[in-house]
Amino acid sequence: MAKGYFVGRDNVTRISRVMQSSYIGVCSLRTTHVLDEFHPLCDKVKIIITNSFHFLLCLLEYCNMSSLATAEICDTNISHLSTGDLRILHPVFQIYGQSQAFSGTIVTVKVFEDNVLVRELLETKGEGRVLVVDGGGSMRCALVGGNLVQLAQSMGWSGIVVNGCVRDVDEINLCQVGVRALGSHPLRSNKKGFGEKHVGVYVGGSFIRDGEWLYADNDGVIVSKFELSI
Ligand SMILES: O=C([O-])CC(=O)C(=O)O
Ligand SMILES: [Mg+2]
Repeated sequence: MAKGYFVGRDNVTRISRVMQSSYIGVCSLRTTHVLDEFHPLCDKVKIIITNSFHFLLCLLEYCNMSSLATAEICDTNISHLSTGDLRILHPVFQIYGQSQAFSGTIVTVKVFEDNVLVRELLETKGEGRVLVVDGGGSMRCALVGGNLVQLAQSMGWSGIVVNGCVRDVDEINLCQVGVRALGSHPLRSNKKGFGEKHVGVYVGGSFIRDGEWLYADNDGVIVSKFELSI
């Protein structure tokens, strides 16, 4: 699915960004006048017209995106990047799963070649949160597979970021959960239950705390000390 981009009633300036990409534009009825500007792009940009009351619903339903684009977050939060309140993870992650853009409060788990604690956390209600699994960057087995991602989906997790590998990639890619991992590996992990939940982890070159916020899309992954608003 193409990456979505919202053009709201007060966001006409964002049209230029839409024109430079293959994003989907979502217009509220109050912005139908901007359709003229979209017209030459119609084969490239899908336009969904809705009233302003329902635009957010349509945004999520049709565009399958988080409410904030990571590029936009960076452009508008330079000062927070310099203080470290906002951190951009190194671009080391592969993208899996249907949900190409996702965000949520972070739950952390630190393991090494053992995914018992990962399952334990995914068995709890996700409530739109994102599980960050620090697997120490191991390239020797998979910490998450199709069953665990299906579990995450049914429990309401919005995403899983793995500093390590996944497997059952074809199954994961059918799930409506955003998944990021260093790569894929066919071997399953140990099942001894070693590791720590809710501890600070070092993933993608950044220190990440349980309870911080994560925003991911096709451009990258950002962690914020605070929830970012539209
Ligand atoms: O069982 C595992 O260790 C990982 C896996 O394959 C799955 O979640 O489907
Ligand atoms: Mg499996």
